Amino acid sequence: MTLPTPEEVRRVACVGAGVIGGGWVAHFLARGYDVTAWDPAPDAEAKLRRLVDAAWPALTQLGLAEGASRDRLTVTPTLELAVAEAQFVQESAPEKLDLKRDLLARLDAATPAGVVIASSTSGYPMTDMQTTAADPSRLVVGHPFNPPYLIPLVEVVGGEHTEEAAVSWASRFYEVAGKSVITMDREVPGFIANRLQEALWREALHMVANGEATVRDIDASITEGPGLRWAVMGPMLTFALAGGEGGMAHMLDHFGPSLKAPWTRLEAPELDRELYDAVVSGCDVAADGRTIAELVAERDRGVIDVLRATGRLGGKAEPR
Ligand SMILES: NC(=O)C1=CN([C@@H]2O[C@H](COP(=O)(O)OP(=O)(O)OC[C@H]3O[C@@H](n4cnc5c(N)ncnc54)[C@H](O)[C@@H]3O)[C@@H](O)[C@H]2O)C=CC1
Ligand SMILES: C[N+](C)(C)CC(=O)CC(=O)[O-]
Repeated sequence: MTLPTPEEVRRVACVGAGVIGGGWVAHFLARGYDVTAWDPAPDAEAKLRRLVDAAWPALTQLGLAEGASRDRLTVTPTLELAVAEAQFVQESAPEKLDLKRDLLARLDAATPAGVVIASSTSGYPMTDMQTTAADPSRLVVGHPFNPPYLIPLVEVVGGEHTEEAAVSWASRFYEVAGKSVITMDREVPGFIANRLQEALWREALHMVANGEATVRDIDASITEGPGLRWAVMGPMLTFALAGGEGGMAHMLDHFGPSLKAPWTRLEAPELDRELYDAVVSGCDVAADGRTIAELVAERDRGVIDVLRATGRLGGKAEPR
């Protein structure tokens, strides 16, 4: 098989079809690709089709690529069939290191030579996952954000044994497929965005554990506060504006000394039963009777509104 350029890809395989794999399937279908999917769970196909159906109204609102159709999804009975003719593979299996190692080796054995295989891992360095694959040179991380059919960002990075060409091929492919890509030139656990999210998340858990804030307060503190700015400008430029006409330099002179104040506890809290229950029941209170499906629909509508309001959405998606 001759290897396609990123622009020539027509057939994508998604392996693991839960929240993220299913989200990738919906994204690639909406962009007009033929998608094959495999997942070992007995009820996987029904769940996947439900997820794609739930995402389709949002995707239709965003604008489907020419020829995009849910009929272009084939769920295969084996992993080998899913990847046999794939021109790109996205792995989204559970976040367990041994499982990822074995699965990536199996995918490498079954996928046509040279085809790039990306893992959705939330934080494992590819170097740790590519240890048992016969050809680790084509294995990359392509870390998405939930839901991959709406949140543009993908973080791309290779491992010690990944060829640079595979990393740049993957980055270009994701761009062609409508994603917004950050390509990292070195491995950092958690990549960029999850390191940032994790810092916030640890602090939030400490506050719940100590009874300093409710789950609801924490969510409102972001959605009614900094979250509104972050959709427009990241934390750096946002803070540069806190320095007025003096910009970031004045901001650092003025507020830099408070960085040493004990505002944060970056050690992870103990996720004991009490904290676990407080977070879970706090989320039930915050959901206020809304089901997960209702929350997903509400989130999707909101993200589309934000993308539209910030000029990141045109009318129809460009056909590939
Ligand atoms: N949930 C999230 O917000 C995000 C998750 N990720 C990453 O995406 C990956 C998948 O996570 P989720 O979709 O959340 O998990 P999930 O639990 O929703 O889905 C995992 C799917 O993998 C299937 N599976 C189990 N063993 C498998 C195997 N050996 N081979 C292939 N599939 C297998 C399961 O049946 C299930 O459908 C993980 O690496 C995770 O870190 C990345 C970004 C965000
Ligand atoms: C919770 N998470 C670590 C799996 C989140 C991600 O990896 C990215 C996201 O969607 O926020």
